[in-house]
Amino acid sequence: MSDMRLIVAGAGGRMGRALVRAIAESKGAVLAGALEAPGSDLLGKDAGVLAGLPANGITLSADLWAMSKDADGILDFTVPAATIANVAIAAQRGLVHVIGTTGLSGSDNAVIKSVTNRAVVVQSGNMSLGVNLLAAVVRRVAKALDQTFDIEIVETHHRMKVDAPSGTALMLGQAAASGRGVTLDDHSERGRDGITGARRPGSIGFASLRGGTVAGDHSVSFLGPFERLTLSHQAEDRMLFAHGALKAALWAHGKAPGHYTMADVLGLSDI
Ligand SMILES: NC(=O)C1=CN([C@@H]2O[C@H](COP(=O)(O)OP(=O)(O)OC[C@H]3O[C@@H](n4cnc5c(N)ncnc54)[C@H](OP(=O)(O)O)[C@@H]3O)[C@@H](O)[C@H]2O)C=CC1
Ligand SMILES: O=C(O)C1=N[C@H](C(=O)O)C[C@H](O)C1
Repeated sequence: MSDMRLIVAGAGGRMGRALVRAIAESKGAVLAGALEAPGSDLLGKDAGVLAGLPANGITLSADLWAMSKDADGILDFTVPAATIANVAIAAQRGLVHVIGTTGLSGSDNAVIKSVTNRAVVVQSGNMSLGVNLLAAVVRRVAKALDQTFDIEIVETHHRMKVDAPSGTALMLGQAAASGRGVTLDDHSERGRDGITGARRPGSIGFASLRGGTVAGDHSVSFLGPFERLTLSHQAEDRMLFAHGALKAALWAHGKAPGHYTMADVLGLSDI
């Protein structure tokens, strides 16, 4: 089979540059295009050079329709508005769309789901093996413990992160809620400040720390009577997410239309 031809969206961003490097150092995929925001100062620059590699002749462009003519997939770690704009083009072109962008609203997610009867989408708030395993374990632990155990999720990220709670924290919250047989929307407690009153029984709390260069730390604590259990994950480098995204694209190439997650890619859906 010939190499999968991949477009990197947000190619000038932190994840975009990591993705360009991941493609260059892996087998089975080649860089077919580099998308950046209209008006960006980086348009016309070489994607390889931006990623700290030798020039590869793929220059950043804002025209996804043109660059996707012969492509097979798009790795999309951008911002919600860009991801939603890319969804329609990716579906029309028949591209595998790997979505790592976080901070998406409920209606954004509905738009993504709406194309999956005809398009292949792999979407996850975290592309690492460790976090997806952690989510499976959190679901099991939440199922085993009753509401005398309070669930609190803490995440720490670099100072440039713009959304909170992180996509991963929300994913872990969903896993805990699903283990408990409740919906996260009805039970999440975010951003405590001031006279909050006592903790609402059964709620799932979130706290976000921002600073430095942290690639992504997450912990889920179950705090019960006279004991507490904490499960945690630390990402040491964002290349972890880039290699996960690439793995997702290669896995999804040739799959039937549908909305897949990283748990599907990693074979963790039944855990
Ligand atoms: N699922 C996962 O495993 C992971 C997910 N993420 C998520 O990925 C996203 C990106 O993170 P990060 O790389 O750190 O952020 P950056 O801000 O470094 O990168 C985002 C890039 O997208 C570009 N962009 C904005 N609008 C468009 C557009 N219309 N078309 C193409 N490109 C556009 C930005 O350009 P400009 O700066 O000019 O606006 C920027 O270069 C975040 O949502 C983050 O949470 C990150 C790591 C792992
Ligand atoms: O913005 C980041 O950097 C990250 N974002 C993702 C998230 O919101 O969970 C994944 C990872 O933690 C890094």
